[in-house]
Amino acid sequence: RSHGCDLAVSHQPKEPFTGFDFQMKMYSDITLLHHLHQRYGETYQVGSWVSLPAVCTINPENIRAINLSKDFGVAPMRLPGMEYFCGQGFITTDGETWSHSRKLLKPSFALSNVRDLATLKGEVDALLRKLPKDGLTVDLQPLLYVTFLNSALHFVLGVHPSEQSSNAPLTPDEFVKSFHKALVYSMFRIILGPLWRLVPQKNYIKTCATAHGYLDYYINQAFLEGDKTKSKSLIRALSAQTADSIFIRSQVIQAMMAAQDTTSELLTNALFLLARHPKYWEQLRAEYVHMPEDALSAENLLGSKLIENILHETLRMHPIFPLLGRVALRDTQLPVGGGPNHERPIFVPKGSLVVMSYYALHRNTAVFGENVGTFRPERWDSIKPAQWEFLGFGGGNRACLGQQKATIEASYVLARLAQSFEKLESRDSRDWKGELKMTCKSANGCKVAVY
Ligand code: HEM
Repeated sequence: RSHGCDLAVSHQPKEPFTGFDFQMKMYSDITLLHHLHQRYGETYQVGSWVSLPAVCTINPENIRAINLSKDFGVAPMRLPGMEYFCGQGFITTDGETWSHSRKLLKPSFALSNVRDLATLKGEVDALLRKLPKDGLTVDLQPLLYVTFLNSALHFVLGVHPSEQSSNAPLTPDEFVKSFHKALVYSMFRIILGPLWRLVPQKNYIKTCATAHGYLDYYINQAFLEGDKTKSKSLIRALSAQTADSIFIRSQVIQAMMAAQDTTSELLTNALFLLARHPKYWEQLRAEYVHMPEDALSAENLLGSKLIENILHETLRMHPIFPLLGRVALRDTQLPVGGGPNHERPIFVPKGSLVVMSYYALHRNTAVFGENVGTFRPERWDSIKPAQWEFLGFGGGNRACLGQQKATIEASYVLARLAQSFEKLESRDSRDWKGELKMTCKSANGCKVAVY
C-alpha cells in the first residue's frame, strides 16, 4: 500500500482450499475467463487458501507491462516438468539463457530464409492430390497437420521425411510418435508437480532417449558436414554458432514444439470459417484464380489485404494461444486494476501467477466493433487495434519469431486452395469448439467438401 497499490476484485473458486477446480476449468473451457472478465472487468484475482492469488487481466497497460518487464517469466512453471525432454530453451527459460536461445534462432527466421516456398509447394501438391474432388466430405485438419509437420521437419532438420538417410536410427514417423509421447508425458509432469515422482519413470526415460537419439544423429551430421552443405536448416544454423550439442538439441525440440501445429491450426480455423462464409471464398478465388502459380511469391502474398484480413480475423476469433500465463519472478506490480475504481496499481508478490486471456482481449467491442462473435474480415479495413489490444502472434520480449514464416505459408496454402476449388462447403453444423493442449485447436476438425 505504501506504493499506492490496492487489491483487485476477487473471484472465489468453488473449491476454495487449492482452487484446483478453477485451474482445471480454465484450461478445459477457454471461454471461462472471458465470462469472468465480463462479470468483474478487465482485471480480477482468483484466490485460494494455500497459494498466492492469481491475477487475470486483459487491460492493455497490464498486458504491456507483463510482456515487456523482466519481472515476469515462465521458467518456474515450465522448466521443472519439461527440462528432461526439452532442455533449456526459449520455451522453458527466462533471463540470459532465454535471450541467448532467441539470439541463436533469429537468423533462421530472416525473411530471406523463410520466403522460399519450394518445400511447401511439394507438400501442397501432395495435399491437393489427397483431397476428394467429387464433393465427398473430408476433414482438412489432419491433412493440414501432416503438410506442416513435414515442412517443419524440413525447416528444422534440413531433410524431407521422404528423403532421409537410411542410417538415421528411426523413421520420421517413429520420431514424431516418440516426440509426441514425450510431450504428453512432459505436460503430465507439469500438472502433477512434485507428485510426478510417484509415477514409474521407465517409459518416459525410454521415450525421451528415442527422440533424443534421432535428433543427435542429425546434429552429429551437421557437425561432420560443417559448411560443406548449402542447407539453411535450423540445425545447420545452430551448429555453425555453437558446439554445445545438448543446447542445440534443446533448441531444436522447442522449435519443433512451436512450429509443428501452429500454422496448420490457423489454417484449419480459417477454412472452417471460410466454409461458412462463402462470399469471402469467392473473393479469394477471384483474386487468385487467374494468377500463375509461380507468381505466388512471399512478397506478393504478404501484399494481399484480403488474406491479411482473413488471417487477422481468424486469429482474433480463435487465437492459437488463447491463454498465456507468467509467474512473477520477484515482488512487482501491475500498473492498473486495483482499488474500488480499478485504477490503482496491484501488488504482485514473487511466485504469483498472472494470466492473460487473448481470447477475451480479442472480443473487446470498443476495439473491434459490434458482433465480435461474427467472422467479418472486412472489419480490419476500418479498425486499428493498438499494439496491446490484438496479440495473435504475441508481443514484447517473447513475440513470435515465426510470424512472417507462418503468415507467408498460411497465405500460400489459402491461395493454392482458392485457385484449385471454386467451392468450399461446410459439412458440419456444430459451432467451433476449442480444445486446449499446448495450442488451442478445433475440437471437431474442419469437415468440408471442395469442388
Ligand atoms: C499461426 C502460427 C503461429 C502463431 C499464431 C504463433 C503465436 C505465437 C505467440 C502468441 C507467441 C508468444 C508466446 C508468449 O507470449 O509466451 C509465439 C512465440 C514464438 N513463436 Fe510462434 N506462432 C506461430 C507459428 C510459429 C512458427 C511456425 C514458429 C517456428 C517455426 C514459431 C516460433 C515462435 C518462437 C521462437 C516464439 C518465441 C517464444 C519466446 O521467446 O518465448 N511460431 N508464437
